[in-house]
Amino acid sequence: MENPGDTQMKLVAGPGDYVLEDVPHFTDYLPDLSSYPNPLQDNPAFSVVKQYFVNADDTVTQKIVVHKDGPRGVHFRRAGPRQRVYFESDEVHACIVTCGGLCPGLNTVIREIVCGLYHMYGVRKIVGIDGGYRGFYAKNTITLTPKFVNDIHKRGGTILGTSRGGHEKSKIVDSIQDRGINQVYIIGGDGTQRGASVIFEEIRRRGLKVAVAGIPKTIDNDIPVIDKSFGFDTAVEEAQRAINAAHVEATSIENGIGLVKLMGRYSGFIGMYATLASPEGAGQDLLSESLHSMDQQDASGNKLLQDVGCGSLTG
Ligand SMILES: Nc1ncnc2c1ncn2[C@@H]1O[C@H](COP(=O)(O)OP(=O)(O)OP(=O)(O)O)[C@@H](O)[C@H]1O
Ligand SMILES: O=P(O)(O)OC[C@H]1O[C@](O)(CO)[C@@H](O)[C@@H]1O
Repeated sequence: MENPGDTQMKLVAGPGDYVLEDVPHFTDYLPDLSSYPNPLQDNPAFSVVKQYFVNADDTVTQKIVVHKDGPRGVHFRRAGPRQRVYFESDEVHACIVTCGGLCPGLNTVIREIVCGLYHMYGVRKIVGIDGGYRGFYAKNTITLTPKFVNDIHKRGGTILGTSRGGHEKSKIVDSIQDRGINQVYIIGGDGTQRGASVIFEEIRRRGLKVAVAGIPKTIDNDIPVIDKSFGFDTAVEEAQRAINAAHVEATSIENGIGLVKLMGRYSGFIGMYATLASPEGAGQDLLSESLHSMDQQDASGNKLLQDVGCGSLTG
């Protein structure tokens, strides 16, 4: 993923050159907002676990290794359930949207959001946005319940549909406002998260109590700080099947060469991991990525790259 941040970064400095790259909070622009005890407190499955809630001041360090005399460096806000929340369960009207390219696991993420909101937080009003950002203003919503999402993790793709382009800030926020939506879960890559930032800025400008949560999606595993992005393992597994098949073909004829084209756009993790993990081991090479642009863009403004990109050569 490239840098998703188009909004101004919220930096908080602390002693020892500690820097917190914070996320915006409701209370930045709605200072008098009421808070409520987290409903998980009354749920026997969670309330018995000591220290279940994340301390509001907990942060996660960007670099694990620091020198004892060096600066403490950049930190990020730690995710997780807080002791107090800013919505009452029956007040929540949540929506989920998926944008950009496909990635294994999208339906699992949708299912977990729906079931988590419903069973853990007692939320009853959850809708899906049909077909990416343009679905906010061009399509009807899809009602989401635990029953509806029960088996979706066994299917590929995204049950909500996805698209590139179509990000029209005012129309999207008008739709959020008109439908009375107050929690927006946005699943997508770097472009999607840039779009989420723009939506949040408009929500803040209008002074709305609407939470925007960005859930990073990249099959390419190109997010720093986290170990692995969802869908990456599946992509590597599937890539090995193609490599193995190409290997059989290539070794069956004289001077045979198998060429496997893998995903990755600007990063070669899938190609590298699939090549390293393939059982036949020796005899494989990674071809360098072809970054020559064809001077054309897709609907989201991404440069179209030449067709043959990062690959694994087997034979
Ligand atoms: N700078 C931006 N401002 C507003 N919206 C954007 C911006 N960049 C991209 N978007 C919107 O985000 C959505 C997804 O973008 P894009 O097609 O680039 O996929 P992505 O999220 O980067 O995922 P992938 O990594 O699969 O390409 C599109 O609807 C696009 O219009
Ligand atoms: O939809 P397109 O243009 O084929 O884009 C596919 C590219 O998007 C990604 O899915 C995400 O960056 C890459 O892995 C892949 O190479």
